[in-house]
Amino acid sequence: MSAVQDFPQDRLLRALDSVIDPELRKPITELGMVSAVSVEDSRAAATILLTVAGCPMRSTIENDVRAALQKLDGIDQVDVTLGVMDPHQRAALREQLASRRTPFSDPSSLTRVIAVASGKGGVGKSSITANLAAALAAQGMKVGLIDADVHGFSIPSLMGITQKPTRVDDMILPPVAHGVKVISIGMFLDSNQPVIWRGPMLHRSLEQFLSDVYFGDLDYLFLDLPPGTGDMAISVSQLLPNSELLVITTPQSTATEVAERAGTIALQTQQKVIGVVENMSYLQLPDGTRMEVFGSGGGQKLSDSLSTQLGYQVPLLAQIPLEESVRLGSDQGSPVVLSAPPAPAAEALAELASQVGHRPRGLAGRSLPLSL
Ligand SMILES: Nc1ncnc2c1ncn2[C@@H]1O[C@H](COP(=O)(O)OP(=O)(O)OP(=O)(O)O)[C@@H](O)[C@H]1O
Repeated sequence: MSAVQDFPQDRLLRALDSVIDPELRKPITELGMVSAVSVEDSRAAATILLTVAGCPMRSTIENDVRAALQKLDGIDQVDVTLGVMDPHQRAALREQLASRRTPFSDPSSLTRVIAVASGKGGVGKSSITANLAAALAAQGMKVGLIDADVHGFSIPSLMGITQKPTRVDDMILPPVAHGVKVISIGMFLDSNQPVIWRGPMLHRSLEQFLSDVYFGDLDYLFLDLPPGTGDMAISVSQLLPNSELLVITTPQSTATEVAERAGTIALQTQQKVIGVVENMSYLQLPDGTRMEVFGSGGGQKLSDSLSTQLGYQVPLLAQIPLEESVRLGSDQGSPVVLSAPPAPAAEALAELASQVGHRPRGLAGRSLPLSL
Protein backbone atom coordinates (compact mmCIF):
# COMPACT_ATOMS: atom_id res chain seq x y z
CA MET A 1 0.00 0.00 0.00
CA SER A 2 1.45 3.42 -0.91
CA ALA A 3 2.54 5.94 1.68
CA VAL A 4 0.64 9.11 2.38
CA GLN A 5 2.39 12.38 3.02
CA ASP A 6 -0.21 14.80 4.35
CA PHE A 7 -3.13 12.57 5.33
CA PRO A 8 -3.10 9.78 7.94
CA GLN A 9 -3.43 6.47 6.13
CA ASP A 10 -5.53 4.91 8.89
CA ARG A 11 -8.10 7.67 8.47
CA LEU A 12 -8.43 6.76 4.82
CA LEU A 13 -8.66 3.06 5.61
CA ARG A 14 -11.19 3.70 8.35
CA ALA A 15 -13.33 5.55 5.83
CA LEU A 16 -13.01 2.61 3.44
CA ASP A 17 -14.06 0.21 6.22
CA SER A 18 -17.56 1.47 5.57
CA VAL A 19 -17.51 0.16 2.01
CA ILE A 20 -19.04 -3.30 2.03
CA ASP A 21 -18.61 -5.68 -0.89
CA PRO A 22 -22.23 -6.25 -1.93
CA GLU A 23 -21.73 -9.96 -2.58
CA LEU A 24 -19.33 -10.96 0.15
CA ARG A 25 -20.93 -8.61 2.66
CA LYS A 26 -17.66 -7.70 4.25
CA PRO A 27 -15.66 -4.46 4.28
CA ILE A 28 -13.40 -4.20 1.24
CA THR A 29 -10.53 -3.42 3.61
CA GLU A 30 -10.87 -6.92 5.17
CA LEU A 31 -11.06 -8.63 1.81
CA GLY A 32 -7.72 -7.33 0.57
CA MET A 33 -9.43 -5.26 -2.11
CA VAL A 34 -7.76 -1.95 -1.24
CA SER A 35 -4.49 -2.00 -3.13
CA ALA A 36 -3.53 1.63 -2.55
CA VAL A 37 -5.04 4.80 -1.15
CA SER A 38 -3.40 8.19 -0.79
CA VAL A 39 -4.08 11.92 -0.80
CA GLU A 40 -2.23 14.74 -2.43
CA ASP A 41 -3.41 18.34 -2.37
CA SER A 42 -6.92 17.40 -1.22
CA ARG A 43 -7.22 14.91 -4.05
CA ALA A 44 -7.65 11.27 -2.99
CA ALA A 45 -6.63 8.35 -5.18
CA ALA A 46 -7.72 4.80 -4.45
CA THR A 47 -6.90 1.61 -6.33
CA ILE A 48 -9.43 -1.11 -5.65
CA LEU A 49 -8.97 -4.71 -6.76
CA LEU A 50 -12.10 -6.52 -7.88
CA THR A 51 -12.35 -10.27 -7.37
CA VAL A 52 -12.94 -10.93 -11.07
CA ALA A 53 -12.75 -8.78 -14.20
CA GLY A 54 -16.47 -8.88 -15.02
CA CYS A 55 -17.57 -8.21 -11.43
CA PRO A 56 -21.23 -7.14 -11.76
CA MET A 57 -20.86 -4.91 -8.71
CA ARG A 58 -17.99 -2.81 -10.07
CA SER A 59 -19.92 0.44 -10.38
CA THR A 60 -21.52 0.02 -6.92
CA ILE A 61 -18.10 -0.53 -5.35
CA GLU A 62 -16.59 2.39 -7.28
CA ASN A 63 -19.39 4.74 -6.23
CA ASP A 64 -19.25 3.60 -2.60
CA VAL A 65 -15.47 4.13 -2.44
CA ARG A 66 -15.83 7.59 -3.95
CA ALA A 67 -18.64 8.51 -1.53
CA ALA A 68 -16.73 7.19 1.51
CA LEU A 69 -13.58 9.20 0.73
CA GLN A 70 -15.45 12.30 -0.34
CA LYS A 71 -17.06 12.49 3.10
CA LEU A 72 -13.67 13.17 4.73
CA ASP A 73 -12.81 16.75 5.64
CA GLY A 74 -10.02 18.04 3.48
CA ILE A 75 -10.82 15.95 0.42
CA ASP A 76 -12.28 17.68 -2.61
CA GLN A 77 -11.81 15.16 -5.33
CA VAL A 78 -11.56 11.36 -5.49
CA ASP A 79 -10.05 9.26 -8.27
CA VAL A 80 -10.90 5.57 -8.16
CA THR A 81 -8.97 3.08 -10.26
CA LEU A 82 -10.40 -0.41 -10.52
CA GLY A 83 -8.04 -3.33 -11.01
CA VAL A 84 -8.46 -7.09 -10.74
CA MET A 85 -6.92 -9.45 -8.19
CA ASP A 86 -4.14 -11.66 -9.47
CA PRO A 87 -4.43 -15.45 -8.97
CA HIS A 88 -2.44 -15.29 -5.70
CA GLN A 89 -4.62 -12.56 -4.23
CA ARG A 90 -7.73 -14.46 -5.31
CA ALA A 91 -6.42 -17.67 -3.75
CA ALA A 92 -5.75 -15.80 -0.48
CA LEU A 93 -9.29 -14.41 -0.52
CA ARG A 94 -10.72 -17.85 -1.23
CA GLU A 95 -8.74 -19.31 1.67
CA GLN A 96 -10.01 -16.59 3.96
CA LEU A 97 -13.61 -17.19 2.94
CA ALA A 98 -13.37 -20.97 2.80
CA SER A 99 -12.30 -21.11 6.42
CA ARG A 100 -15.49 -19.22 7.24
CA ARG A 101 -17.88 -21.27 5.12
CA THR A 102 -20.64 -22.45 7.41
CA PRO A 103 -21.16 -26.18 7.53
CA PHE A 104 -24.95 -26.07 7.64
CA SER A 105 -25.09 -29.82 8.05
CA ASP A 106 -22.99 -29.82 11.20
CA PRO A 107 -25.15 -30.66 14.25
CA SER A 108 -23.53 -27.77 16.11
CA SER A 109 -24.40 -25.25 13.37
CA LEU A 110 -26.38 -22.32 14.73
CA THR A 111 -28.00 -21.60 11.36
CA ARG A 112 -31.65 -22.55 11.31
CA VAL A 113 -32.35 -24.35 8.07
CA ILE A 114 -36.00 -24.20 7.08
CA ALA A 115 -37.25 -26.10 4.05
CA VAL A 116 -40.58 -24.86 2.75
CA ALA A 117 -42.73 -27.65 1.31
CA SER A 118 -46.15 -28.08 -0.24
CA GLY A 119 -48.13 -30.96 -1.61
CA LYS A 120 -49.04 -29.39 -4.91
CA GLY A 121 -47.83 -26.48 -6.97
CA GLY A 122 -49.31 -23.00 -7.09
CA VAL A 123 -50.26 -22.76 -3.41
CA GLY A 124 -47.84 -19.87 -2.83
CA LYS A 125 -44.87 -21.76 -1.39
CA SER A 126 -42.26 -19.68 -3.24
CA SER A 127 -44.03 -16.40 -2.47
CA ILE A 128 -44.17 -17.25 1.23
CA THR A 129 -40.51 -18.35 1.27
CA ALA A 130 -39.41 -15.09 -0.41
CA ASN A 131 -41.46 -13.02 2.04
CA LEU A 132 -40.17 -14.88 5.10
CA ALA A 133 -36.57 -14.44 3.97
CA ALA A 134 -37.04 -10.75 3.17
CA ALA A 135 -38.89 -10.05 6.43
CA LEU A 136 -36.19 -11.66 8.59
CA ALA A 137 -33.42 -9.90 6.64
CA ALA A 138 -35.25 -6.60 7.19
CA GLN A 139 -35.10 -7.34 10.94
CA GLY A 140 -31.32 -7.48 10.65
CA MET A 141 -30.96 -11.26 10.41
CA LYS A 142 -28.41 -12.83 8.10
CA VAL A 143 -30.49 -14.82 5.67
CA GLY A 144 -29.77 -17.14 2.75
CA LEU A 145 -32.27 -18.62 0.33
CA ILE A 146 -31.75 -21.62 -1.92
CA ASP A 147 -34.26 -22.11 -4.70
CA ALA A 148 -34.33 -25.89 -4.61
CA ASP A 149 -37.38 -25.96 -6.88
CA VAL A 150 -35.11 -26.66 -9.82
CA HIS A 151 -37.92 -27.60 -12.20
CA GLY A 152 -40.07 -24.59 -11.39
CA PHE A 153 -37.56 -22.03 -10.14
CA SER A 154 -39.22 -18.69 -9.53
CA ILE A 155 -37.24 -17.22 -6.62
CA PRO A 156 -34.94 -14.99 -8.75
CA SER A 157 -37.90 -13.16 -10.27
CA LEU A 158 -39.80 -13.01 -6.95
CA MET A 159 -36.73 -11.37 -5.42
CA GLY A 160 -36.10 -9.16 -8.46
CA ILE A 161 -32.74 -10.71 -9.36
CA THR A 162 -31.51 -10.61 -12.95
CA GLN A 163 -27.85 -10.64 -12.09
CA LYS A 164 -25.76 -13.82 -12.40
CA PRO A 165 -23.72 -15.11 -9.47
CA THR A 166 -20.04 -14.13 -9.49
CA ARG A 167 -17.49 -16.90 -9.61
CA VAL A 168 -14.22 -16.57 -7.74
CA ASP A 169 -12.43 -19.65 -9.07
CA ASP A 170 -14.46 -22.57 -7.71
CA MET A 171 -16.43 -20.42 -5.27
CA ILE A 172 -19.80 -18.95 -6.21
CA LEU A 173 -20.91 -15.66 -4.69
CA PRO A 174 -24.70 -15.49 -4.50
CA PRO A 175 -26.44 -12.29 -5.59
CA VAL A 176 -27.99 -10.36 -2.72
CA ALA A 177 -31.51 -9.00 -2.99
CA HIS A 178 -33.43 -7.25 -0.21
CA GLY A 179 -30.61 -8.26 2.12
CA VAL A 180 -30.98 -11.98 1.28
CA LYS A 181 -28.24 -14.07 -0.34
CA VAL A 182 -30.04 -15.99 -3.06
CA ILE A 183 -29.00 -18.88 -5.26
CA SER A 184 -31.08 -20.68 -7.86
CA ILE A 185 -30.44 -23.03 -10.73
CA GLY A 186 -32.25 -20.45 -12.87
CA MET A 187 -29.23 -18.15 -12.48
CA PHE A 188 -27.02 -20.65 -14.30
CA LEU A 189 -29.23 -21.16 -17.32
CA ASP A 190 -28.93 -18.95 -20.38
CA SER A 191 -32.62 -18.68 -21.09
CA ASN A 192 -35.84 -19.88 -19.55
CA GLN A 193 -35.01 -23.42 -20.65
CA PRO A 194 -36.67 -26.31 -18.81
CA VAL A 195 -34.58 -28.39 -16.42
CA ILE A 196 -35.01 -32.12 -16.99
CA TRP A 197 -32.78 -33.50 -14.27
CA ARG A 198 -33.49 -36.66 -12.38
CA GLY A 199 -32.76 -37.60 -8.77
CA PRO A 200 -28.93 -37.90 -8.73
CA MET A 201 -28.48 -34.63 -10.59
CA LEU A 202 -30.89 -32.85 -8.28
CA HIS A 203 -28.98 -34.22 -5.31
CA ARG A 204 -25.72 -33.06 -6.86
CA SER A 205 -27.07 -29.58 -7.58
CA LEU A 206 -28.10 -29.14 -3.95
CA GLU A 207 -24.80 -30.56 -2.76
CA GLN A 208 -22.99 -28.08 -4.98
CA PHE A 209 -25.09 -25.16 -3.75
CA LEU A 210 -24.20 -26.12 -0.19
CA SER A 211 -20.50 -26.61 -0.79
CA ASP A 212 -19.57 -24.12 -3.50
CA VAL A 213 -21.79 -21.14 -2.73
CA TYR A 214 -20.33 -18.72 -0.23
CA PHE A 215 -23.12 -17.84 2.19
CA GLY A 216 -20.90 -16.88 5.11
CA ASP A 217 -22.45 -17.02 8.57
CA LEU A 218 -26.22 -17.15 8.42
CA ASP A 219 -28.96 -16.96 11.01
CA TYR A 220 -31.46 -18.56 8.62
CA LEU A 221 -31.18 -20.60 5.47
CA PHE A 222 -34.46 -21.11 3.62
CA LEU A 223 -34.98 -23.72 0.93
CA ASP A 224 -37.85 -23.45 -1.49
CA LEU A 225 -38.58 -27.11 -2.21
CA PRO A 226 -40.32 -28.40 -5.33
CA PRO A 227 -43.96 -29.33 -4.67
CA GLY A 228 -44.62 -32.90 -3.54
CA THR A 229 -42.54 -35.54 -1.88
CA GLY A 230 -39.90 -35.99 -4.53
CA ASP A 231 -36.19 -36.57 -4.73
CA MET A 232 -35.21 -33.06 -3.65
CA ALA A 233 -37.07 -33.35 -0.33
CA ILE A 234 -35.16 -36.57 0.40
CA SER A 235 -31.85 -34.94 -0.64
CA VAL A 236 -32.50 -32.00 1.68
CA SER A 237 -33.08 -34.35 4.61
CA GLN A 238 -29.90 -36.29 3.81
CA LEU A 239 -27.65 -33.30 3.17
CA LEU A 240 -29.15 -31.10 5.89
CA PRO A 241 -30.31 -33.45 8.65
CA ASN A 242 -30.93 -30.49 10.96
CA SER A 243 -33.37 -28.88 8.58
CA GLU A 244 -36.91 -28.21 9.68
CA LEU A 245 -40.01 -28.25 7.49
CA LEU A 246 -42.70 -25.62 7.04
CA VAL A 247 -45.70 -26.89 5.11
CA ILE A 248 -47.83 -24.62 2.95
CA THR A 249 -51.37 -25.41 1.87
CA THR A 250 -54.49 -23.65 0.71
CA PRO A 251 -57.78 -24.21 2.60
CA GLN A 252 -58.92 -26.60 -0.13
CA SER A 253 -59.25 -30.24 0.92
CA THR A 254 -57.43 -31.58 -2.18
CA ALA A 255 -54.44 -29.33 -1.41
CA THR A 256 -54.49 -30.40 2.23
CA GLU A 257 -54.46 -34.10 1.44
CA VAL A 258 -51.35 -33.87 -0.73
CA ALA A 259 -49.71 -31.45 1.71
CA GLU A 260 -50.23 -34.08 4.41
CA ARG A 261 -48.10 -36.50 2.41
CA ALA A 262 -45.40 -33.84 2.06
CA GLY A 263 -45.54 -33.30 5.83
CA THR A 264 -45.51 -36.95 6.86
CA ILE A 265 -42.33 -37.50 4.86
CA ALA A 266 -40.79 -36.03 8.02
CA LEU A 267 -41.58 -39.34 9.75
CA GLN A 268 -39.08 -41.07 7.50
CA THR A 269 -36.57 -38.27 7.26
CA GLN A 270 -36.75 -37.41 10.98
CA GLN A 271 -37.09 -33.72 10.24
CA LYS A 272 -39.08 -31.52 12.54
CA VAL A 273 -42.22 -29.94 11.07
CA ILE A 274 -42.37 -26.48 12.64
CA GLY A 275 -45.83 -25.61 11.43
CA VAL A 276 -48.44 -25.21 8.74
CA VAL A 277 -49.25 -22.05 6.80
CA GLU A 278 -52.61 -21.69 5.12
CA ASN A 279 -52.32 -19.39 2.11
CA MET A 280 -55.12 -17.82 0.06
CA SER A 281 -57.37 -18.31 3.09
CA TYR A 282 -59.95 -15.70 2.11
CA LEU A 283 -60.55 -12.68 -0.05
CA GLN A 284 -61.55 -9.55 1.84
CA LEU A 285 -64.42 -7.88 -0.05
CA PRO A 286 -64.92 -4.08 -0.11
CA ASP A 287 -67.84 -4.40 2.36
CA GLY A 288 -65.55 -6.09 4.87
CA THR A 289 -66.91 -9.60 4.46
CA ARG A 290 -64.58 -12.48 3.72
CA MET A 291 -65.09 -14.66 0.71
CA GLU A 292 -63.59 -18.12 1.18
CA VAL A 293 -62.63 -18.70 -2.44
CA PHE A 294 -60.89 -22.02 -1.76
CA GLY A 295 -63.15 -23.21 1.05
CA SER A 296 -62.12 -23.19 4.68
CA GLY A 297 -60.51 -25.24 7.41
CA GLY A 298 -57.74 -26.89 5.36
CA GLY A 299 -54.88 -25.41 7.35
CA GLN A 300 -56.32 -26.42 10.72
CA LYS A 301 -57.18 -29.89 9.43
CA LEU A 302 -53.60 -30.33 8.21
CA SER A 303 -52.19 -29.05 11.51
CA ASP A 304 -54.39 -31.53 13.44
CA SER A 305 -53.55 -34.52 11.29
CA LEU A 306 -49.80 -33.81 11.22
CA SER A 307 -49.83 -33.36 15.01
CA THR A 308 -51.50 -36.77 15.40
CA GLN A 309 -49.24 -38.55 12.93
CA LEU A 310 -45.97 -37.00 14.05
CA GLY A 311 -46.74 -37.18 17.77
CA TYR A 312 -46.06 -33.54 18.62
CA GLN A 313 -47.87 -30.25 18.15
CA VAL A 314 -47.62 -28.93 14.58
CA PRO A 315 -49.29 -25.52 14.88
CA LEU A 316 -51.19 -23.61 12.23
CA LEU A 317 -48.87 -20.60 12.22
CA ALA A 318 -50.67 -18.25 9.83
CA GLN A 319 -53.61 -17.74 7.52
CA ILE A 320 -52.62 -15.46 4.67
CA PRO A 321 -55.40 -13.73 2.72
CA LEU A 322 -55.68 -13.84 -1.05
CA GLU A 323 -54.63 -10.37 -2.08
CA GLU A 324 -53.56 -8.52 -5.19
CA SER A 325 -50.65 -6.94 -3.30
CA VAL A 326 -48.97 -10.35 -2.93
CA ARG A 327 -49.15 -10.99 -6.65
CA LEU A 328 -48.03 -7.45 -7.47
CA GLY A 329 -45.05 -7.72 -5.12
CA SER A 330 -44.07 -11.01 -6.79
CA ASP A 331 -44.37 -9.54 -10.27
CA GLN A 332 -42.28 -6.52 -9.30
CA GLY A 333 -39.57 -8.57 -7.60
CA SER A 334 -40.27 -6.94 -4.26
CA PRO A 335 -41.90 -9.19 -1.63
CA VAL A 336 -45.10 -7.67 -0.25
CA VAL A 337 -43.70 -7.46 3.31
CA LEU A 338 -41.37 -4.79 1.90
CA SER A 339 -43.37 -3.27 -0.95
CA ALA A 340 -46.73 -2.86 0.83
CA PRO A 341 -46.22 -3.54 4.55
CA PRO A 342 -49.61 -2.22 5.69
CA ALA A 343 -51.49 -4.68 3.45
CA PRO A 344 -53.25 -7.37 5.55
CA ALA A 345 -51.38 -10.17 3.71
CA ALA A 346 -48.07 -8.41 4.39
CA GLU A 347 -48.97 -8.07 8.06
CA ALA A 348 -49.86 -11.76 8.26
CA LEU A 349 -46.57 -12.67 6.56
CA ALA A 350 -44.56 -10.39 8.86
CA GLU A 351 -46.27 -11.97 11.86
CA LEU A 352 -45.42 -15.42 10.46
CA ALA A 353 -41.78 -14.32 10.12
CA SER A 354 -41.73 -13.27 13.78
CA GLN A 355 -43.19 -16.59 14.84
CA VAL A 356 -40.72 -18.57 12.75
CA GLY A 357 -37.91 -16.29 13.91
CA HIS A 358 -38.69 -16.46 17.60
CA ARG A 359 -39.16 -20.14 17.77
CA PRO A 360 -36.14 -21.66 19.47
CA ARG A 361 -34.51 -24.65 17.84
CA GLY A 362 -36.24 -27.57 19.50
CA LEU A 363 -35.19 -31.20 19.49
CA ALA A 364 -38.63 -32.84 19.25
CA GLY A 365 -38.95 -34.88 16.11
CA ARG A 366 -35.29 -34.51 15.28
CA SER A 367 -32.74 -37.32 15.17
CA LEU A 368 -29.92 -36.88 17.62
CA PRO A 369 -26.33 -37.78 16.85
CA LEU A 370 -26.14 -40.31 19.68
CA SER A 371 -24.03 -43.42 19.76
CA LEU A 372 -23.31 -45.97 22.46
N1 LIG B 1 -51.83 -14.77 -0.81
C1 LIG B 1 -51.79 -14.57 -2.13
N2 LIG B 1 -52.60 -13.68 -2.73
C2 LIG B 1 -52.58 -13.49 -4.07
N3 LIG B 1 -51.76 -14.14 -4.91
C3 LIG B 1 -50.93 -15.05 -4.37
C4 LIG B 1 -50.89 -15.31 -2.97
N4 LIG B 1 -49.94 -16.26 -2.74
C5 LIG B 1 -49.42 -16.56 -3.95
N5 LIG B 1 -50.00 -15.85 -4.93
C6 LIG B 1 -49.75 -15.91 -6.37
O1 LIG B 1 -50.03 -17.26 -6.77
C7 LIG B 1 -49.13 -17.69 -7.76
C8 LIG B 1 -48.42 -18.96 -7.31
O2 LIG B 1 -47.60 -18.63 -6.21
P1 LIG B 1 -46.17 -19.29 -6.00
O3 LIG B 1 -45.40 -19.33 -7.26
O4 LIG B 1 -45.58 -18.67 -4.81
O5 LIG B 1 -46.64 -20.77 -5.67
P2 LIG B 1 -45.80 -22.11 -5.49
O6 LIG B 1 -46.56 -22.93 -4.53
O7 LIG B 1 -44.41 -21.80 -5.17
O8 LIG B 1 -45.88 -22.73 -6.92
P3 LIG B 1 -44.85 -23.75 -7.61
O9 LIG B 1 -44.42 -24.71 -6.58
O10 LIG B 1 -45.66 -24.35 -8.70
O11 LIG B 1 -43.71 -22.90 -8.09
C9 LIG B 1 -48.19 -16.52 -8.02
O12 LIG B 1 -48.67 -15.81 -9.13
C10 LIG B 1 -48.31 -15.67 -6.76
O13 LIG B 1 -48.07 -14.31 -7.01
